[in-house]
Amino acid sequence: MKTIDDLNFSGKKALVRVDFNVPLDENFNITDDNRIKGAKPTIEKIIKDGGAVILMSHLGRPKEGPTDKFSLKHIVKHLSQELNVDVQFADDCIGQQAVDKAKNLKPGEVLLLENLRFYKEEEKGDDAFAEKLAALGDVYVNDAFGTAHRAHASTAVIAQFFPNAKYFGYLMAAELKNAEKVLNNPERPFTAIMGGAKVSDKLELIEALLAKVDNLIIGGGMAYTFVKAKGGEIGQSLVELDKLDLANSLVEKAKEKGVQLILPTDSQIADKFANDAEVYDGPNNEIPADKMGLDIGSDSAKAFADVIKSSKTILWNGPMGVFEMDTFAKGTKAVAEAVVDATKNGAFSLIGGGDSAAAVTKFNMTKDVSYVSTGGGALLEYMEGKELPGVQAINA
Ligand SMILES: Nc1ncnc2c1ncn2[C@@H]1O[C@H](COP(=O)(O)OP(=O)(O)O)[C@@H](O)[C@H]1O
Ligand SMILES: O=C(OP(=O)(O)O)[C@H](O)COP(=O)(O)O
Repeated sequence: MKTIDDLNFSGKKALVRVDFNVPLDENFNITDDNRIKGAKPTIEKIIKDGGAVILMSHLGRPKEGPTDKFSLKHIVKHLSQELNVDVQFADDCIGQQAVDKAKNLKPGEVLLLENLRFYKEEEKGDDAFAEKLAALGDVYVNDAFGTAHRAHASTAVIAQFFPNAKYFGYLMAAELKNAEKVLNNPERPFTAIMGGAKVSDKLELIEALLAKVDNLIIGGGMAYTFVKAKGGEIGQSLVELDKLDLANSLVEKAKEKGVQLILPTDSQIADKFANDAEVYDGPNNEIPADKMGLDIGSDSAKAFADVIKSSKTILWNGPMGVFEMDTFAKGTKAVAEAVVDATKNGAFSLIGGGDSAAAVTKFNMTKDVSYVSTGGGALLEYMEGKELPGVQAINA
């Protein structure tokens, strides 16, 4: 594995793809900076060697070009404090300003480029766009594990412009090492816990996971597609209506493979998507048409915790509810506590995903689990046994 340890960056301008897709609150404060802290050792090594750093990242999923809400300018102050460097900012990731700022960058300085996804070319993996980014630096470093499952311009396509100057950052290396512990010969029982809101992305990954795990727990926004597929009434809960057949077939496949697929039986049912909603604990297949499930209920939390506590390997991605609001954080907290208990009893616990990591941070449990990954979808895709595009591009 070619890591940044293989190069002295003295006099170099390193173009570093990081995943600074961090959760922001309504005032644009970073609510969890795990991904920034994760990239810090790589940035510091380049600076220490006498190199300059050009950071590029996406933030969220902007659909309509430049949008203030998705601007990376919101993280400049926090990043500067974390790195103890006055981070410069280019308000367009390509174009003359970015070119000039990159050109004038001196050793020890750090430049952050505006959100890559303000250009649709990023997600399309456009060659010409990747080439423009590539022109800004003379070494390419990929430290964006959280986005390594995307074959985008900045994560994969760009590497071709650095045939002899492309490296993994330290975070990427650490992430792959920990993921391998779970992928290769996990101690059993092996339990995967899935939740969150990226339902369609993650449903597609379940089939591959069924080949690896003994138990698969599904909670959070993911669960309602399964409940609806079985004919349950889910009201206004999150659902992917075009994935109902897939959900049913996954239930069947789990049976065939002897995997215990555990779905929540109850939910915290709310009359609105707000912390001050009126809430009750009720069956999640009888959610009134004007209400929604925003957390797992107490029976489900207990059932999930029992399975988790008897596991020896745990892979968790996706919160059990809208944990950002205290009213809907109980299920995620109960699962986190069970993971901590299992870890104390010798289990290896790997927790992944921007929001899952944020949840564990919120509950102050980061030190009580084996490893908190900065990747969610990336980690799950890695578990399929495939080489991730971001990894493949460096290894090629
Ligand atoms: N029942 C639910 N309804 C709506 N959103 C939910 C529900 N449960 C969890 N979520 C949301 O899912 C988001 C995290 O989803 P996701 O991005 O898939 O996880 P991760 O970032 O850990 O990979 C959180 O912001 C949380 O509020
Ligand atoms: O937050 C991310 O992934 P995650 O929600 O799976 O942790 C990454 O930044 C990737 O973002 P994307 O799923 O919009 O490509």
